[in-house]
Amino acid sequence: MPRTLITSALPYINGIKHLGNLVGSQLPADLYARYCRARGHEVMFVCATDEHGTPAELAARKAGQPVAEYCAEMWQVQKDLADGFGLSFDHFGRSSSPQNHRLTQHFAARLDDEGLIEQRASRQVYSHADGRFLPDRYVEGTCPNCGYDRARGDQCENCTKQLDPTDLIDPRSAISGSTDLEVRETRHLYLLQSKLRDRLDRWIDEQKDWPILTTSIAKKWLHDGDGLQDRGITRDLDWGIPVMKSDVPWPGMEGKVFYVWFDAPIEYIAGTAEWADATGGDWERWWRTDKGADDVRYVQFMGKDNVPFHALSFPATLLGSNEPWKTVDYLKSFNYLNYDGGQFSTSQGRGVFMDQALSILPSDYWRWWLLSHVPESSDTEFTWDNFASSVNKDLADVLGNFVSRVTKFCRSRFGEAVPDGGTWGAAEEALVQTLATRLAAYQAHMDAIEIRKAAAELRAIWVAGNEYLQDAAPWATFKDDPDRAAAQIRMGLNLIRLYAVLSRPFIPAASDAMLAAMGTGDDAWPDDMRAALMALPPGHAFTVPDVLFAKITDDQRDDWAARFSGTRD
Ligand SMILES: Nc1ncnc2c1ncn2[C@@H]1O[C@H](COP(=O)(O)OP(=O)(O)OP(=O)(O)O)[C@@H](O)[C@H]1O
Ligand SMILES: [Zn+2]
Repeated sequence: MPRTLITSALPYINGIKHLGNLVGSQLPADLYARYCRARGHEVMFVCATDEHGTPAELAARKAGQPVAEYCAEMWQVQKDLADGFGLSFDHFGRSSSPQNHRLTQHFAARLDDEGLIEQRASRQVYSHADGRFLPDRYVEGTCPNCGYDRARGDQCENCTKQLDPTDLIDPRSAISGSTDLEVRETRHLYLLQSKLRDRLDRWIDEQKDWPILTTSIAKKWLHDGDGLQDRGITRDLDWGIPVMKSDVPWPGMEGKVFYVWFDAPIEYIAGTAEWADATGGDWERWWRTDKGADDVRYVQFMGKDNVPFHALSFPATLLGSNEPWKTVDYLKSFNYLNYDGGQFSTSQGRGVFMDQALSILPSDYWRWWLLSHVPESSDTEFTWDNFASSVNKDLADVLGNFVSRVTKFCRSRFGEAVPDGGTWGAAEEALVQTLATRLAAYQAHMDAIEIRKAAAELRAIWVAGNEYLQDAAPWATFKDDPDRAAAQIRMGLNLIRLYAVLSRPFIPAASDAMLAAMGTGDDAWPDDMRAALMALPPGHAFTVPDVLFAKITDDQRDDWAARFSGTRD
């Protein structure tokens, strides 16, 4: 049985995620996890909240709560929203877990033993107005690489270059805006990534089938300018994983914590360990190639801004440790989803957030639109017009309408059981062929994680059923040849079951409703299309489901567009 390890970029803890975050990481990861399970893989699907760092501290301060308490509450909020969107994590952990403390401290010790960590006195920005050292991303200024004037001290979001705050031209505090900054000396641990450059380069070259978006970002960071830089992996903060060498104090590092970007990806492993501790499972057979993980295929999902950390920094930790850890096999990255003429923004509260989305429509509407418009080859824009028209066309007119017509017609002419009589003719044989061909294409796209193509193929599979029904016209055939109409409707009911199975990774709730209406728990993936379309035998009872997808009205669309045009506080 193939074994697939899937991780989604960790949602940061400081607020509810917007639809851009969702479609750039957790949702496509869920799609793939569901698909792999349906194809019989043994799947481990891990996600967690990313809880350390200054934004969490500041958010907690704003909420008037101790940071640990704030994070615990926000974890629950994010967990509930993930459940609301049907995200089928095997475990949704926390980067602040004891497991992650231990593993992060372990990796730091290993890297030190390998000669890859150096203690350096560094100059760090201290803000007099704020009374504290400013973490990298809280120093803003002009990028020395491209001249963008709102570059952050950790990274320029314009040119993606990894920066240090002291690289910035005309720096200012992002917390207070103060330019009364002083560079003070403090000691920190540095991970000597430059020593790992050639090894990482070779490792990237071995990854033959990675998306161009992923490898181009990684190569740029490896080779542009002076190449891959050594990286400070500790910070002068209170909240985080204490700097220890395994379980012993690290001289000179008292009172410091690891940098959030060092501990966050390690949480993929620690999250699996949390799962193991909760269930009695074995996490090492997913992560240690000496303990059974050598047949695991590991796939990561993330937005493009996270690529450097996953394609270089995290592999630097794993390879640098010289222990047999599983590294990523396929790194699926996404461009950005923009919102109605601008960008989604958590800090500005701009866009639609996961809680708001669920408050106006069931999750499958969002899942379908987001996945069928996922920003794979370029940035994509969410507009209410496009959302309403796609949902209405694809889900209501094509899929929902098919289910409704077939079940209601059957109930009115034959009753609520699969009708007996008649046999398949040329039209049915042709449909089997069409669907078998389309299914092969659908699988190929899903296997390659080409999500838009997969969505288009799934839609075409729905359309094929509609066209068959339109041509067969059982409502007309019924008058002269009720047996023929029975065979046609039997096909229609079996198509509904087939659609439930194939659509499940995209729209799991509707899929469950369709299976329930068909009175079956048979959700086996169709290995043989002909047999799959005969799975519901004559006499099998079904019910007419409630409306699967109600159409979005123009009034609703305009109302939502107005309601979500501003920012939330
Ligand atoms: N507009 C977007 N479209 C697609 N993916 C996005 C978008 N914004 C963020 N992401 C991705 O969402 C995932 C979770 O991000 P995270 O919780 O760290 O928020 P973030 O990147 O800080 O976003 P924001 O700045 O809007 O809060 C990451 O993989 C990130 O790359
Ligand atoms: Zn720049």
